[in-house]
Amino acid sequence: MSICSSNAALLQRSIGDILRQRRTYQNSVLNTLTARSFSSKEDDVPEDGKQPGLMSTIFGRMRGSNAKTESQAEKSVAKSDGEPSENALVVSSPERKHHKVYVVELSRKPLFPGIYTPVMVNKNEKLIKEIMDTKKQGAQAYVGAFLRREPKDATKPLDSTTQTETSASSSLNSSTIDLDSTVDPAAQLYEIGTFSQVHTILPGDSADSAQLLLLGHRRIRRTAIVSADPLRVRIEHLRDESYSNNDILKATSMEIVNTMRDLLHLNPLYGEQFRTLLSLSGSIDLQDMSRLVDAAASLTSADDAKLQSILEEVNVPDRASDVLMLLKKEVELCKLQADIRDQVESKITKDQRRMLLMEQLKSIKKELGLERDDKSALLQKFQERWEPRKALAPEDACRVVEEEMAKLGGLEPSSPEFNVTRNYLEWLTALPWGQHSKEIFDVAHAKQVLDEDHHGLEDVKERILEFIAVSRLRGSAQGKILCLVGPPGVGKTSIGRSIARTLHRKYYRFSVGGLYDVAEIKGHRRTYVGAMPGKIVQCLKSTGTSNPLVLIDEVDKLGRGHQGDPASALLELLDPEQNSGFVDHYLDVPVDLSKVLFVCTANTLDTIPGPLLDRMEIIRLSGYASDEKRAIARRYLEPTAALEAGVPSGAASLADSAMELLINEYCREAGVRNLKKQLEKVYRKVALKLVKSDKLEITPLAAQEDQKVKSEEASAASSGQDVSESDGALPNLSAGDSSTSQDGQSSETSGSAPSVSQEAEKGPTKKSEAQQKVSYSGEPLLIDDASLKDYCGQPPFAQDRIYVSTPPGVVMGLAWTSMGGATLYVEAARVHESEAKGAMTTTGQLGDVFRESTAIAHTFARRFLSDVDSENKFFSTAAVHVHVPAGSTPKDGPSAGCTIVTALLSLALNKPVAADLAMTGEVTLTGRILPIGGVKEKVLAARRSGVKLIVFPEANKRDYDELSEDLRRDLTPYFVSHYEQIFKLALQYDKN
Ligand SMILES: Nc1ncnc2c1ncn2[C@@H]1O[C@H](COP(=O)(O)OP(=O)(O)OP(=O)(O)O)[C@@H](O)[C@H]1O
Repeated sequence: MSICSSNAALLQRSIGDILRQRRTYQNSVLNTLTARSFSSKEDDVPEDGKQPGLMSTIFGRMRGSNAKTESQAEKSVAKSDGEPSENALVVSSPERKHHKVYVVELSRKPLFPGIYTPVMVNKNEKLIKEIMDTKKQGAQAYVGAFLRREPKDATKPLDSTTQTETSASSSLNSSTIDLDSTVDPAAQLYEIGTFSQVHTILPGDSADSAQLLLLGHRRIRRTAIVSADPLRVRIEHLRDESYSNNDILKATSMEIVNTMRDLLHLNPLYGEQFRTLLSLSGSIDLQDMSRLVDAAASLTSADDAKLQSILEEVNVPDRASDVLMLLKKEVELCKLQADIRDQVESKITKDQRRMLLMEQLKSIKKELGLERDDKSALLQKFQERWEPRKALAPEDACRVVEEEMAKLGGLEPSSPEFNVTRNYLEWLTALPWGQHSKEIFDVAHAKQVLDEDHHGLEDVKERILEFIAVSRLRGSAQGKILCLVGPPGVGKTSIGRSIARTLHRKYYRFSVGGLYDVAEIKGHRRTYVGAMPGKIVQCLKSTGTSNPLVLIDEVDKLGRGHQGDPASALLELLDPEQNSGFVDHYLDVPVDLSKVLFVCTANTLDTIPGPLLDRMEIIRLSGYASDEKRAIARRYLEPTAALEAGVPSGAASLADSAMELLINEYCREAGVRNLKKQLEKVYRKVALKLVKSDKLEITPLAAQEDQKVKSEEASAASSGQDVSESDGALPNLSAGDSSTSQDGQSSETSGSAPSVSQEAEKGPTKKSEAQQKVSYSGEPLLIDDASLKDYCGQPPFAQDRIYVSTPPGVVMGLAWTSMGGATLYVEAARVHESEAKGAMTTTGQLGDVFRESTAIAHTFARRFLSDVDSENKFFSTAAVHVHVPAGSTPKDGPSAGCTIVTALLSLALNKPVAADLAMTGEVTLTGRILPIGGVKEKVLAARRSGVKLIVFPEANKRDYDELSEDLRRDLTPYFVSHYEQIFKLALQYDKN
């Protein structure tokens, strides 16, 4: 048998007539209840403080007017048993008459006494027939409604009491089935159920199904099975245990009523349930605690097992407190539900309100003629933008723009294609087709600008002036790609910016270091979502001219992608032969880049692809000597650092000795970036000291003074000194820029983030100056060599000189890296008691070429030793180990050849090399010394390490002679063509 509860609709249908009869009255009751529940607390609690006033009144009214008490119901039994009445809702049934009942299975929720529930009976034709027959005879039909157990409890064996009763009853009735039998047809049902009256039976779709409307009467326990099909059981009627109506119980009942009222207030759905309950039950007697508790339990949504345990509870006070707990939980659940509902509703209302307002705004604007619809406004914007550009734009671009505008006109604004076309037109109409900034090829002006911006770099400046002179004669500066090569921090990027200033071109910088995606240069195809043009088209848009100076930084660190080769894309971009018709993937229209001046920067030429290098004009920048660093620091870096830290002029200064120490002990690298950082650090600390002292006076600028500064700034900006681009670039405040202002052109534009930060180097200070005036009345702070470490910490470990005097087997060499020149040591040691005689091991992250040089040096040293000292059998008897510190730095190149030979011979002869001697030069197997690169860098490195004697290949004499007098001062160079000369200098010094 399968029986299930149907939904509320079914319930309503089957009891519609009963509801109609009572609707009016219950509505008035509920209205009273709801009105009271919305009223203030004072209203709810009577003046004497006794809570139950309200509910007693309500239920009292209900009881008085409509409800039938149990005794009244009992009175109607006799009548109903014989003569059923339509209005007799609760029909009492004498217990003695009903010891056996047919079982109706409840699939969810037990049925509580006094409560109606609809039940669907399926596949149980016999049961339906029995009930129908009883009804037809005009008698009331009663059944036992038992809840089906959860599957896990279903197999629970009958408890011993039941079994005992069963065996006892079996003797009374021979037709009773013994529950000890292995098959128990009621095993899946709980033992305690409800004796119920079948109020209505509606036939179902088939003969074996029907809908029943059951009304619970009282609790029963099944004791034995009478028949299996239809299932009929013997029952005993359960009565509540007697209880005294004490204060606790009263309070509990009041709380139950209050909680029910809360539920009603929180969730209208409970109102509906409650209404149904009242409609069907007629009344809930507040004095009848058992009924009240059962009614309350039937309202909750607790799980079946919990409700069943309440049904099984015959102790009314215990049942009441359990039910109260369930009701409280229900209230919490309702509150949570209300919170969630509120959140969702408020969000929806907000969105709807916004949408509504937007729509209203749109229609108001339209009405007032302030805005036409999006599409026509957009088309007009493009048209206005394109009109002035049209005349100078190439034919292809004109055709494409017109086609795209026509296409846009026919597209739905909500379609994805609309946005693609719109973005495309945004780019096409924003490019500076054929618009140029006026160039100045004035050599005197260029020299002045270059000198203002940079100290020294004479040869570099000379090359730039030559370039400008040629451009002047040819009438244009195109056709050349300049490449500035040198160690970091020597001013390559800032020279690039100065060139833009001298030529009066707009400036755009982007870095290609680590770039591996061709799309960065050539753009994405328009078919991709979020497609963008490449960097160069972005540059044209942001500079607004077709002839900017584009600085391509870190061109030696160009990555290599798996999809396309960025170097080839860069070549196409830079090559003057090809770039007049450069086609960006996104634009798909040729763009003329022949007027763009490209300047690249690199630390080394080795990694620049050959074809690219071929098209570049290389300008080398070497590292700075101490004197140059000092001059740069004094003239540029120190004033800038003080200004940026907000230190008033004259409040602090760095003594010469401190500057010397800073340059020689803290900032030994080739460039001046680290020196700049250290000076900034010093002045930041100075700023802190000044602020801590009480000698500082900070006065905000007076309004008119402020105004004056602002107007000065404004005039400076209009004359090109202070350019702030719409793309977020910060203003550039390079000193002495006034000469670039003649035609009101701004000379610099920044388009990429790194350049923004560089532009910002000098920018913010002027603004902070404009807001307040800072004056210092104390003694000026003088930072000398003794106090320098308070500002910069201890000098970093001087790696260049790890030996004060070199032991036998150790020789100082000179190296050249992309970071500038450096001194390095070659160490050779005998491997103690080694079996491998004459072998050599090398360590120190040596590259292939370096390792080959050590092999050559070893072979040559063996032969040379036998020539100079035939008795010495060192190389044939001992294994040697050659190491080049520092072990973590990769080293390569052939120029350490002569240094390795000298280290091996020094070890073999057990004689240290002459003090203060450093050497560089490639050695061949026959001992010839070949030229090397980076002479200037190596000389600088030797000077930094305090070396006095340098050995250079003869072929490098020319390079050395070209060095400035300052660099060569205090150095003794030896130019050698064969190793023998080095041997004499390094190891036979006492013979001279
Ligand atoms: N000769 C110089 N005169 C004045 N300032 C200089 C000079 N050389 C470098 N500087 C300053 O040093 C700082 C670092 O220079 P820059 O950024 O141009 O170095 P870079 O050679 O481009 O380095 P990288 O290779 O790391 O990009 C800048 O503030 C620059 O103004």
